[in-house]
Amino acid sequence: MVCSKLRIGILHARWNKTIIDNLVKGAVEKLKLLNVSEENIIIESVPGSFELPFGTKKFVDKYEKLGKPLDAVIPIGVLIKGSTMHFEYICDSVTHQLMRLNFDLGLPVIFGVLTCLTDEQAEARAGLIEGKMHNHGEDWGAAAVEMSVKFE
Ligand SMILES: O=Nc1c(NC[C@H](O)[C@H](O)[C@H](O)CO)[nH]c(=O)[nH]c1=O
Repeated sequence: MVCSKLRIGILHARWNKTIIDNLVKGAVEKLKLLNVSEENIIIESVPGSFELPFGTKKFVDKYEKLGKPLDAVIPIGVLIKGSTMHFEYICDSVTHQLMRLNFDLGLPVIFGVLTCLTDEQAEARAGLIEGKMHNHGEDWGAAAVEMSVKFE
């Protein structure tokens, strides 16, 4: 399939907005660089990362019903460790459920969740710290395109 015909969904959580916004920006820019049309990049949001698995299923089903099926979806979230075990439980459950959705939905569900111990780790992985790491959103955009067309 030609990349310009691909329809890619991005579903992002709204916690840690500054970091999220840069990750989404990185994913969108990479998708456009790979010739995905801007009108075929569909962006919606959910409250937090815990809502990403169920939100992803509802998101995919919605566009299926609209007759505009997605070719891949990139759930994006930023989880940062606090002083309780809340972080560990959400990271573990969200990761497993997003992995499962690849098989349940039969389309690429890219793992776009940062699970970081500090704000700085997350900022670096969103390309927000000069000279430190790169914007991981770009990697997720590239993975979404590759997995959409691979094995066709
Ligand atoms: O607590 N920290 C975080 C968080 N908590 C909210 C959770 O995902 C969910 O939205 C609520 O529990 C309501 O279900 N959500 C994040 O995306 N990142 C965090 O770092």
